[in-house]
Amino acid sequence: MGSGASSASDHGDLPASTERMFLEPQDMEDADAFFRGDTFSEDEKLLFSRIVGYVAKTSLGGMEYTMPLRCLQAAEAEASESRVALCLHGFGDDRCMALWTHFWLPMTEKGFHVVALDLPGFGRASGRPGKDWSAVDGELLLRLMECLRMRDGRVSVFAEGIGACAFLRAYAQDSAPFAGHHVLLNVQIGEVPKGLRENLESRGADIMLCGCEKFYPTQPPWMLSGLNQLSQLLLDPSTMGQLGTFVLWKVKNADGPTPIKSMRDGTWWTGNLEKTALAKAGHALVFRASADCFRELFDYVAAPPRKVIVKTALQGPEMTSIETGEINDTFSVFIRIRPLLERELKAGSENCLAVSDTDFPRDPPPQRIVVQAGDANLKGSYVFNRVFEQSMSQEAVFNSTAKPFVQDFLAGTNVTIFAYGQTGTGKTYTIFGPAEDPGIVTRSLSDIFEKMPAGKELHYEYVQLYLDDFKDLLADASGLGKLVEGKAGVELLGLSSHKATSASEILQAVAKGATRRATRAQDMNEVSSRSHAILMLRLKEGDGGDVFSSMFIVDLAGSERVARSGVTGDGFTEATNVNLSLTALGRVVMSLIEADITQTKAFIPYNASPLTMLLKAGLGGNSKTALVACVTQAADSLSESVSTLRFAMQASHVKNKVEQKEAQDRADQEKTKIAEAAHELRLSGGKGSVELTSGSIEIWGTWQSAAEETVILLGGLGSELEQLEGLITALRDIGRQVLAPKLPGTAEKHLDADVSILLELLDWLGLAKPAFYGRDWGAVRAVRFKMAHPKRSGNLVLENRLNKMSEAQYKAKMKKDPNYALQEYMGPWLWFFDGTFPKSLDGSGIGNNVKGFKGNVLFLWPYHTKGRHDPPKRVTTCSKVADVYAKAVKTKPVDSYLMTDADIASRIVGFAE
Ligand SMILES: Nc1ncnc2c1ncn2[C@@H]1O[C@H](COP(=O)(O)OP(=O)(O)OP(=O)(O)O)[C@@H](O)[C@H]1O
Repeated sequence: MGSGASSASDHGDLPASTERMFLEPQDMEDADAFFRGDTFSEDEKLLFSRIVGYVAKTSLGGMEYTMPLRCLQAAEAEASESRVALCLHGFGDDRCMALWTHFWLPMTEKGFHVVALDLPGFGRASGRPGKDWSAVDGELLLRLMECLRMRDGRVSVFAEGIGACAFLRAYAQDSAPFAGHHVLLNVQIGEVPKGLRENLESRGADIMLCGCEKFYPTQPPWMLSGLNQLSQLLLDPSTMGQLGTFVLWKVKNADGPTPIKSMRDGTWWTGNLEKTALAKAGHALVFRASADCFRELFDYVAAPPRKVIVKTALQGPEMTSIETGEINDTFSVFIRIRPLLERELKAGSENCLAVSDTDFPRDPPPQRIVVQAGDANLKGSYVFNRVFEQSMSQEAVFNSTAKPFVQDFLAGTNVTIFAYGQTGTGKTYTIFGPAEDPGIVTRSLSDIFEKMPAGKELHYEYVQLYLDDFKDLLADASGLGKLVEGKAGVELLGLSSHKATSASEILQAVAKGATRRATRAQDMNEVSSRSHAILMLRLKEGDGGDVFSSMFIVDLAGSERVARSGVTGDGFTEATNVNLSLTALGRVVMSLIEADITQTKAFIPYNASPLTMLLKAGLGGNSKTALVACVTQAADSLSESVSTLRFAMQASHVKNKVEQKEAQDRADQEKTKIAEAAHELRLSGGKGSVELTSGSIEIWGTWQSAAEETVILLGGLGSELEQLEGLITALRDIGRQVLAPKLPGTAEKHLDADVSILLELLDWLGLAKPAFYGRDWGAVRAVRFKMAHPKRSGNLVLENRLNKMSEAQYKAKMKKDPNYALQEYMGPWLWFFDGTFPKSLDGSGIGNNVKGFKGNVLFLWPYHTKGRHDPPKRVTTCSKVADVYAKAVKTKPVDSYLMTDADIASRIVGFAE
């Protein structure tokens, strides 16, 4: 805390004054008092010695406001210039700006300036809470940011309670100063401010909404209603997961068992009352977070903003893929309209969906569904493979959707069929149906048993996903292990698998299993499935041999508007959870579309939810997929029906990569042959060596077996493995097997020898096709290897690390060598141009070295000018040079200037998928 006053002039260019707000330096508290209770580590105390204090003054609406402010310059000031962590607290005079103090150290380590503001009404700025500040708090925040010159998308917010409301109100007014990701905790808002959604959409921003288990039940109804509004806005499945996510955790030492299993546990993040002089009352609520929590929050906040794909983030494509003229045989989308129920007829619901055939030259022709609504926002028309009107029978639905898939399944192709839609729209009816008029499952099973080829067996598994927990619906025991990717697609360890001799045997088991499924009566459906249910059929070679193909039939839980369906308590948690998993589904769909539109290998967030992990093959993977989206004709459900139609429209653009059985078998055989020749690698403390014919190779990393997905890291010519240590650790931390060999080459002429050694190393290890990361000259090695042995190299991540530097480092380089500026960006990358500098920056003149290069490349390049980070989208010499080099390997560059090793590790993993 330092001794005595700090003045604005001590503090470089941070504080400033404007006409609307003035900053005055403030005497800081006495250090001993601040550390009373000794809850801070030595590192934190050292950091706090750099705190400077101000009082921000302004007048608004005839009132004078005086707000204490604390600022902390980031430890690595040069890296921090573009980012600010703005900490805001909730109300109560025992909870002022001390709240986030334990976050300040990791914030500065991540390169953020920390600014903590004591807004009026919350803590000691006002003395007492109670007054309604909602008319001014947003404006006060905006004035502060203007005063601190935070006007260009730099500010990430960490806010609690009413502080979060101030942020939401400020953001709804003017989102320009704010960055793309924000963390809000236990928001206490009565009404979601107008403009919030539009601003989030147009800026491609999102919010991580956090809450602790016991917070919600204790809030007054008006606040719960505001919170519902907010969570629905952020988690509305029709927004395809683009606006936010929700994290709930269990309060530590809470009494009694909790019905909620899906949450992070109580040590993930805690809030304790601690003594500190920063609070008026001498004690304050202070947050502490586990290492996992810190990592999760900072990975999220520090990630680049989401790309706004087309027009606005949420719109994505505005037509289904069929309407754009594409034939997408790997992902078919069907709509089923359910007849009006008695409840709806009584309520006088009208028919508002009209269906007609199109003249598209396909047999049967795709159909158009038209939404007839008074509200212009809901009006629209969409073309899908088929639209089943309410009069269509179960048989007709089966014949168009699942029947062709049964053929594919029996011929060795993986297939996925899933029903999606608002709660009560007929998903369970479509998938299972009543005994007297059965649905897709019964009809598929009859077909399968009728046509099953000789020598094959059918095995089945039935699993429920409820609140992120899997449950075996065919066994009493619980405790299922993690999801793994086997030959047959995704498998769940510990799940009971049963050999079937007849369709009726499976149906009986499934009926029994259905009684174990989590359901709840609510206003929209008397027996609502609150869980996702997945029936997995596996066709195997005789006598329990290998899996030939898999068929997943999925009855998703319904999305719901909590306010409408009238759920509270656990029901609210369930609904939030269901919506969260469906938004994760949407996010995967949008990422797949983005990757397709931009022709890049974008990170696909499959691991955001167990649901998307389980359905990975069906969404962009090795499976043919049919989505049956269920809607109702009822006018009072129109906005939900439109959400479902829009989801279906987006999903129609997903392209799966269905592998032909023979090709897949050949690849598997090849892989097995390589694996059989493997040696055992022993690493001690993450280090070891391998004896190859060419000599001994030093190797660092982690190793379990050749069956694990592996990333090979390649450093530069003669560089030491220490330089890759950060990335090795970051990859290890996210559970990826990683190996960094020290190749002996010290000059370009050794390139081919290094490539041969690498191939021998992969053979020795039994690695068939690992992913590669190459840094600087290591990138050249990776490209050369990929060109020489395309079948032995997975995707490539190439990074220019050599030119990543701060302003100070740049100046130092220039001082040492005044010609440095001219040599920038040359180095190893010139190899792409056969060693000469590119003659122009239009991408022509690519050399023989990379001619004919094929493969997926993620190209990381630090965008800066003289060590200062370039603003996004600005065209600079740096960005032009990056474009040229990236073009040589047929991709577009990605700005890596602000990326940490953890960021790069998660990019590598996403890209390796
Ligand atoms: N095509 C249909 N014909 C006749 N009745 C139907 C049809 N589709 C659904 N229903 C009836 O509508 C009600 C709701 O259907 P269902 O339980 O299948 O909805 P759901 O989408 O699975 O709901 P949830 O997501 O809440 O589980 C049930 O009473 C069901 O019998």
